[in-house]
Amino acid sequence: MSEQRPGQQTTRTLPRRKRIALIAHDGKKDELLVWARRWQDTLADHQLVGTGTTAKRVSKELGLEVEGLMSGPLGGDQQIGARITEQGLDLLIFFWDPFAPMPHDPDVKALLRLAALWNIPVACNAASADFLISSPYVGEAFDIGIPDAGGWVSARVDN
Ligand SMILES: O=C(CO)COP(=O)(O)O
Repeated sequence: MSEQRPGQQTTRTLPRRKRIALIAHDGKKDELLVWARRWQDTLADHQLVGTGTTAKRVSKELGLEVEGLMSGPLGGDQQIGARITEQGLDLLIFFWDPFAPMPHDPDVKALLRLAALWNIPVACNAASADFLISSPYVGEAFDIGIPDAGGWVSARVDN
């Protein structure tokens, strides 16, 4: 039996103006707001998207334009995951709460799995988000390796 993982990689170029997802669980929202305020000028140069409540708070309290998707418990994490799968997201800032089990934990796990699979840069707390957003690569086009989806399907059809 062939190994159940993509055997080939291809390249995707992250654009200069990044599509950045901002997500925080309730216990981490204030922390994300403090972080986003610190990096407000940098974030304003990029295209922001977020789960419903996080997006609304960031746009209301910081005046940044943020596309709001569904709230996380209503499917927002899965929408962000779909953007990743469609190569429509470039960075993920997700302050998930290590102290709070959620009814939608499977969605959170699914989102983090897709981010790992598609090689999306992810930050899960303020320190990692500082490192990520201050990278010189944030402001320029950058090539990442991703699974070759076409090759994966062909291999499964031809074998
Ligand atoms: O639950 C979330 C992520 O798992 C976040 O959703 P909200 O931004 O709507 O609170």
